[in-house]
Amino acid sequence: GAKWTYDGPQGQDHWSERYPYCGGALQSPIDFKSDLLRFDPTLRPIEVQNYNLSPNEQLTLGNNGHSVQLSLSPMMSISSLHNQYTAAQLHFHWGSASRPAGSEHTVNNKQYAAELHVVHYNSDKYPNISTAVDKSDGLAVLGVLVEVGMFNPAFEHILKFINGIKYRDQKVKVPGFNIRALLPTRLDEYYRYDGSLTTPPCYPSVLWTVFRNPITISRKQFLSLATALYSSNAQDSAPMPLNNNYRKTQPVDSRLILVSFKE
Ligand SMILES: NS(=O)(=O)c1c(F)c(F)c(S(=O)(=O)CCO)c(N[C@H]2CCCc3ccccc32)c1F
Ligand SMILES: [Zn+2]
Repeated sequence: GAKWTYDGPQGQDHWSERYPYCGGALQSPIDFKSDLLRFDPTLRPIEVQNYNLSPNEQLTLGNNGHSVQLSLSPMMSISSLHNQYTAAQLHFHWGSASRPAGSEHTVNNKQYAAELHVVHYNSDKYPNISTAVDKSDGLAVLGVLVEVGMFNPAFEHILKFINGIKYRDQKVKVPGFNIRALLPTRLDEYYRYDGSLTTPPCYPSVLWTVFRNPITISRKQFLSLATALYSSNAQDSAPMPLNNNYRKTQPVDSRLILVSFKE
């Protein structure tokens, strides 16, 4: 991947020097501040298709130096939006062992331990994610807030392989599992707004849906995620831990933040 980081000389305060959109409008993530929310009765429950992958399906789990990412089956999609959005990959953002606060979106400035993003592209209009990634109607990302609490069995389908991708550009094949189990129970309660990729090149191309209800993972599971990975590659003499890989919240400006739920 490119040479940007979350901190330091190539950190997020410098992204716009090399990636102009990062300093532009419609940036993500944002804070969901109560008095900016507007209930929209037309927001329908999110419906996903084919998220229950067979264990015979092989997925690629990788460390791309910025996150842990899992490739997804092109059979997976969101069917409840105006266009069909086909799944491409999922990845996480998290804090660190000493500070379990690494979500990108925040709720009244409360930052959760981590955040899961399931990235989809508009397959009605574009042949693949590379052509969709810089189009205003190109992407739809499902965001799930993650807090430390009960053990999460679904999360183990990823965590149990994490020591195979400790270093940048390492990849392993993992069996498919029910990706729906990584989402909260209720897909009818969510925040909705127009935003961007939260990493360079920060294209303003994302229809964001962030579910109201967090999922939980245990403290042990969180520590495993927060301490297992490095953003440097295996042969680097100075290993760089991969953590705090979240972008700070961005100005909402005149954007509407819609919610599918009351109170
Ligand atoms: N938070 S976020 O905005 O959802 C988000 C990330 F934070 C994130 F790290 C990634 S990345 O892992 O690809 C590393 C940097 O692009 C992505 N990739 C997306 C958009 C870029 C092109 C592409 C191509 C194939 C599959 C996924 C993607 C990303 F969308
Ligand atoms: Zn993300």
